[in-house]
Amino acid sequence: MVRQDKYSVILPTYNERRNLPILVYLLNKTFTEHSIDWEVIIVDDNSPDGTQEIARKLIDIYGADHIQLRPRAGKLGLGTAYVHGLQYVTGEFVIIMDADFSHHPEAIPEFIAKQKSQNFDIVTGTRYAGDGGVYGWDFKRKLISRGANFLATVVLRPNVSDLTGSFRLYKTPVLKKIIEVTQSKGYVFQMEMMVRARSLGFTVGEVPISFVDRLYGESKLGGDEIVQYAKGVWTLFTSV
Ligand SMILES: Nc1nc2c(ncn2[C@@H]2O[C@H](COP(=O)(O)OP(=O)(O)O[C@H]3O[C@H](CO)[C@@H](O)[C@H](O)[C@@H]3O)[C@@H](O)[C@H]2O)c(=O)[nH]1
Repeated sequence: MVRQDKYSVILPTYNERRNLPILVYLLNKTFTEHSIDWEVIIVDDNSPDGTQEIARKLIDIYGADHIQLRPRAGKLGLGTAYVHGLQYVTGEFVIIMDADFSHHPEAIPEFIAKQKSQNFDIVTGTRYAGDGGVYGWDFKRKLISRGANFLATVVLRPNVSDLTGSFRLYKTPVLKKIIEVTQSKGYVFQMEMMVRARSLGFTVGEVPISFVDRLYGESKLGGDEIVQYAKGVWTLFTSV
């Protein structure tokens, strides 16, 4: 059953043993300070570093009404991790974010205030507008991100400034509708979601965010994801 005014955070994890406890601590702190009902749904893809063992300890600490562990058998990709997590959501709103501190919980109250200000269907974090920014990436990674956004912006003419970011808040039924028509499985998923949101007529607000590269662990972005992204832009261009 969906609980009004409750926020469900879906956290996809792959080898996030070191990041997860501090992140959940800060999520609890942020939500508690703002008297907001919350839960975290951890979708772990059988991480070899023992992320699930940590997740189970977090359930003991914060309680099963606040933390759910919804594992999968193997590394199946970022896009499908959100789809998997969504089926367990009990909140009126869903927040998706990285589990490596690229996205900081302290920005969440601003997402919530933005959503409430105009009853937006979606609020998306943007690194490429206002005082948003990226910190800690090398030149190559910055180029990939800028290039990916530029390509999709020119080809698909979206109504948001950061198509590939993944710090977002959705009304739960809105996310369910978008996911029904979204086909991508990897990182390209984020871009397709925004294009589908526009086609379905959903309203999107933006919040500038500082994206800070992870201190612990490694990015899972590989050459294959970049190829999939370019294919995804083309598929959307020819079909939407
Ligand atoms: N369950 C699961 N989680 C995954 C997988 N791949 C990555 N993750 C998790 O997804 C989050 C982001 O993964 P990273 O690999 O650290 O992402 P990144 O390279 O920093 O990319 C970020 O920036 C991109 C835009 O430039 C975003 O598109 C991407 O979503 C992410 O925010 C982390 O919590 C990571 O553990 C997977 O196959 N399965």
